[in-house]
Amino acid sequence: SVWGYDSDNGPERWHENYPLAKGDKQSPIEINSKDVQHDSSLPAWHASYDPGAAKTILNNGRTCRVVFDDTFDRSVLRGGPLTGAYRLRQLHLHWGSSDDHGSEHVIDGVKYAAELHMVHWNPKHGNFAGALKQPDGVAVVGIFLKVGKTPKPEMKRILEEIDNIKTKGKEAPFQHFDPSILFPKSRDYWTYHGSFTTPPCEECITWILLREPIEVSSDQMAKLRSLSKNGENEPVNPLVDNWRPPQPVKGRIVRASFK
Ligand SMILES: NS(=O)(=O)c1nccs1
Ligand SMILES: [Zn+2]
Repeated sequence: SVWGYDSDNGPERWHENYPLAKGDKQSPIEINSKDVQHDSSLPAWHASYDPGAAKTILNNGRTCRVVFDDTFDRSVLRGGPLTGAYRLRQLHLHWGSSDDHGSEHVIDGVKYAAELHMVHWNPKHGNFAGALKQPDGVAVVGIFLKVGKTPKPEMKRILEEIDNIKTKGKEAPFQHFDPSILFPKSRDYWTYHGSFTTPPCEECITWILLREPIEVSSDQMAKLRSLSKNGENEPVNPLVDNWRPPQPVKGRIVRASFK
């Protein structure tokens, strides 16, 4: 059966059809501050996104994804650990069945309610498919979502669309959206080399994980959990717990831009 997050097709079995899943540079990982190397030479990262590049929002049965026009250098990420400008292609989220878990990366034992990924690719490799085969092919900015009392209003725009994409395969226009409004105040980040957290789990990603989580309300998390894995007119199967657990670090170095 197609891969997913259930007991019969979940992360423990992905390697049966996707051998890369057992590689030695897999993501996510657990980050322990005591093992992190502060690198004072790490530059700041910069995103310059064109709100006009946002196109659609869709439920693909595994996550809620916003897709951007990446046919030219319209919305790009540069700096930080990256060389050159990486094009924004899509953003999506991973979340739990309750507020106490849901993120993929775990920070000093802390699991956040959700984790938002902004996926960019290196145009020097021609196209996204080509970039997947390169160690410097893809850059993902990860933002942690923490349940709190002062929810970030910028998440509202995405959550307002949920009602239009309740079931698998549903898509709706999603335009005039600049995802940089989702960034927290601090630019502090961790970076390490890893993989896609979903099959085929290619090891082509420079991860840039923001230290400061953004806040969402418990109601906003409930909204996200109202998405369904199933298609219209199929038995309801809630889209929750679409996260891969931490994978072996295997000696990799995680660098921090901050002390
Ligand atoms: N969760 S992730 O950002 O590693 C990703 N998987 C597939 C496309 S982007
Ligand atoms: Zn992801």
